[in-house]
Parts: sequence; structure tokens; C-alpha cells
Amino acid sequence: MGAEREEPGPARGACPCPCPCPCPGPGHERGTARGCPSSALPAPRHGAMERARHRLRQFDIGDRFSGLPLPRAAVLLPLMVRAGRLHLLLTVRSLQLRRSPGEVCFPGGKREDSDRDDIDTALREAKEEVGLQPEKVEVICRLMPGIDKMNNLVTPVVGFIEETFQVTPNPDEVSEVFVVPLEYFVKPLDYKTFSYKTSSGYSTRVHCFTYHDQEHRKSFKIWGLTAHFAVFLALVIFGERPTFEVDYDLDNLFSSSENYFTNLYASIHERKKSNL
Ligand SMILES: CCCCCCCCCCCCCC(=O)SCCNC(=O)CCNC(=O)[C@H](O)C(C)(C)COP(=O)(O)OP(=O)(O)OC[C@H]1O[C@@H](n2cnc3c(N)ncnc32)[C@H](O)[C@@H]1OP(=O)(O)O
Ligand SMILES: [Mg+2]
Repeated sequence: MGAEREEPGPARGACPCPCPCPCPGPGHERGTARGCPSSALPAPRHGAMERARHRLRQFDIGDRFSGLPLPRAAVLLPLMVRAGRLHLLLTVRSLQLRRSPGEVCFPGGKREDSDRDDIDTALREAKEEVGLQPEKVEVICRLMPGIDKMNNLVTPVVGFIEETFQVTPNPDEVSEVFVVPLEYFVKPLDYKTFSYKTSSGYSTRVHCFTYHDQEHRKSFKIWGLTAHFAVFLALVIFGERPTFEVDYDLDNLFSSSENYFTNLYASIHERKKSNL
């Protein structure tokens, strides 16, 4: 599968943040250290990370959907390298939560007035939920959003974190934290799929992974929107065909993911209009 988008435009010039980096891409906000690889992490030069950065930047949507009239939420897709392989950090929601108790999801939540954008939301929520300090995250990009069952527009923000990060889960919101090799979301050992009709009548495929975690000696079920984001991330980074069917044209991953989102969004818009 070839990437069908060019690298984002020319370098944005000398970076005014205190670090000496050449302002490498969309994840790095000029004038701040936010998303700056040089200041966020001790100069990771791991091959897997370099390749992933390169691929992810081609799929950055930036602020593209920020004007859509839906309530907003954002999740952080925290990537780390363990034993030379990329891994994703996931959480299990506390059983006390009103929505989706006990389900696996990424650190994240609803936008607050103090958040400037989806990156702020994802970083703030990750700090609140698992104790991840924003300056310990190298933000790489924002991927194509999804829409949850409450019709929140949910933007996945991808960031690298250090393998040595010590989680401190907030028990009000998170009961467990675990990591899964990213390859599992293209080559799973235990996978099911089913079709699902959203409240707006849009039919979609839902992925459902069961991951047997050696460290916790237990299995976690990862499905729905969380699985949707994990699969898309793995497709972007590995650029390989998964061992199961997906709703994308893999030779045109960016445009087909955009069509997928646009069709889902249109179904919600149509439903709202017909209810007026
Ligand atoms: C392109 C389109 C794609 C479409 C998808 C295709 C796939 C198909 C999908 C099909 C299936 C679709 C369906 C599935 O996928 S269900 C399948 C599995 N589940 C998932 O995938 C989870 C998906 N959901 C999420 O990731 C989150 O819910 C999102 C990110 C959307 C919202 O974030 P979240 O929900 O995490 O929000 P929050 O962190 O701001 O707040 C959480 C709550 O915690 C309260 N709180 C806060 N602080 C404290 C505190 N100190 N003490 C006590 N409580 C505290 C706070 O008031 C709030 O309470 P409430 O107000 O909720 O009651
Ligand atoms: Mg949350």
C-alpha cells in the first residue's frame, strides 16, 4: 500500500521555542515546546519511532474538522517502544463511571472551556486519568476523528511516551492500565467482527479484539470506537494489509478514511434535519 499524500509542506522555519529543533512538523506548535521532539523526550532515535513519525505526519488532519457543530472530545493514543516494538497504552474505565463502565478506552474525555484545541483536551485528560505529564508526551499528529454513541466528535491525538513512564491511575476514572503491541491490531490472535447500526442509521463494521495480557495474566476486550482508532493507527504506521476485513480502500487509506467519516457525519446531520 502506498501513502497517497505528500509530506506536509516546507519546514516552518527556525523554531522559536527554547530547544534547538528545526520545527519538524505539524505536531509541533511554534513558539511553544508543545509537541517538540527535542524538548519532550530525550531525543528518541529508535528506527521504529522514526518510521512511525514519518507515516503519521502524512495523515495529520490538524484543525480540519474543528468547525463542525458537534460536541467535542479527544483521546490520546500513547505509543511507546518496548523491546524494539511499538506498543499502545490503554485503560479500563472505572466501574463507577456513568458511561461505558469497565470498557477499554484510551485516556481522554470531553472538551473543557480551558482547552485551546483537541491536543490540549487529550493531554489534560491523560494527566488527570493516568498521571501522564504533558511535557512527557511528544505529540505527533491528530488522526481522522470518530463519532461516539453520544454524537461527540472524538479526535485521536497520537503521541510518543517513554517506556519508563510510571502510571498513576486515578481510581475515580480508571481501574487498570495495560499495553498492547501495535501489531496486534493488524494481526490479532483472537478477533471477531459484527455490524452495528448507529442511532443515525449508519451501518458500520465493529472490530472486537481479545488480548491475552501476560503481564496482568488476564484478557482484555477492546472493541468499538477504541478498536476503530487502534486499527486505523496500525494501518497508518505499518502500511500492511491486516488479517481481517476493514472498511477502507487500503491503497487510498487517507481519502477512504475521510469518506468513511464524512458519510457517518452526513447521516447524523440528515437525522438532525429530519427531526426538526
Ligand atoms: C469515522 C467514524 C468512526 C465511527 C466509529 C466506528 C466504530 C463503531 C462504534 C460502535 C460502537 C460505539 C460505542 C462504543 O464504542 S462502545 C465500545 C467500547 N468503548 C469505547 O470504545 C469507549 C469509547 N468512548 C470513549 O473513548 C470516551 O467515552 C470518550 C473519549 C468518547 C469521552 O470521554 P469520557 O467518557 O472518558 O469523558 P470524560 O473523561 O470527560 O469524563 C468521564 C466521566 O467521568 C466524570 N469525571 C471526571 N472527573 C471525575 C472525577 N475526578 N471523579 C469522578 N468522576 C469524574 C465526568 O463527569 C464524566 O461523567 P459523565 O458526564 O460521563 O457521567
Ligand atoms: Mg475519560
